[in-house]
Amino acid sequence: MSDMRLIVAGAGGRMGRALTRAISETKGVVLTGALEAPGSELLGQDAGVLAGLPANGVKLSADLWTLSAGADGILDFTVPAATIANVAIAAQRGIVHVIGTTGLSSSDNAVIKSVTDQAIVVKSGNMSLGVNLLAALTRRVAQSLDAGFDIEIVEMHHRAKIDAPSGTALLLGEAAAAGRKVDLDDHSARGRDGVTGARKTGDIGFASLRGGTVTGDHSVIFAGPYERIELAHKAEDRMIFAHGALKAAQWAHGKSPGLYSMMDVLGLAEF
Ligand SMILES: NC(=O)C1=CN([C@@H]2O[C@H](COP(=O)(O)OP(=O)(O)OC[C@H]3O[C@@H](n4cnc5c(N)ncnc54)[C@H](OP(=O)(O)O)[C@@H]3O)[C@@H](O)[C@H]2O)C=CC1
Ligand SMILES: O=C(O)C1=N[C@H](C(=O)O)C[C@H](O)C1
Repeated sequence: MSDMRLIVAGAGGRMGRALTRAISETKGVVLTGALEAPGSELLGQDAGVLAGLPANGVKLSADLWTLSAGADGILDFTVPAATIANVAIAAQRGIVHVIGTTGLSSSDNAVIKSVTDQAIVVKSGNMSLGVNLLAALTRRVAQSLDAGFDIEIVEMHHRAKIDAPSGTALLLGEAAAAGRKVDLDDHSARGRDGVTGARKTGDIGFASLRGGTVTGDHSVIFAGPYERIELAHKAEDRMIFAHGALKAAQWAHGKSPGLYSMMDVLGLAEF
């Protein structure tokens, strides 16, 4: 079978460069396009060189329609507005769209859902094996404990991250809510400040820390009377997300249109 032809969106970004490196070291995939923002000073530069590799001849472009003509998939770790624009093109082309972008609003998520009758989308706030296993464990623990155990999700990321809570924190919150059979939107406590009043029983709390170069730390704390259970994951290198995204693209290649998650890719949906 021929190699899966992939476009990296946000090729000049932190994840974009990691994805270019991951593609170069993975069998069965090849980089055929590199997308950057219109007006970016990186347009025209070589994606390999930007990723710290030898030149690979793939120049950064802002024209996804042209790039996608000969592609099988797009790996998209950009910003919500770009991802929403890319969704329409990927759907029209019928190519796999792996979405790692976080900070998507509920209306962004509705747009993504609306194209999945013709698009093959794998979307997750975190593409690593470890975090998806953590999510499965969180769901199981939340199912076993009653609301006498307060659930708090704490995350820390590098100083350049622009959204909070992280996509991973929200994914873990969804897992905890699923374990408790409640809707996260009705039970989340975000951004406490000032005289907040006592904690509401059943809330799932979120706290975000930013600083330095932290790749991504997440903890789920189950705080009960006189005891606490803590589940945690610490990402040490962005390559775990990049390799996860490639696994997702290869898994989705040839699948029916639909909206899939990393739990589907990793076989953890029924864990
Ligand atoms: N799901 C997961 O496993 C992971 C998700 N992420 C998420 O991925 C996203 C990117 O993270 P990161 O790489 O650190 O961020 P960066 O800011 O380093 O990279 C984003 C890149 O996207 C580019 N971009 C902006 N607009 C467009 C556009 N219209 N078309 C193409 N490219 C565009 C930016 O260009 P410019 O700088 O010129 O604006 C930038 O190069 C974030 O939402 C982050 O939370 C990150 C790691 C793992
Ligand atoms: O912006 C990042 O860096 C990361 N973003 C994702 C998130 O929002 O959870 C995944 C990872 O934690 C790194």
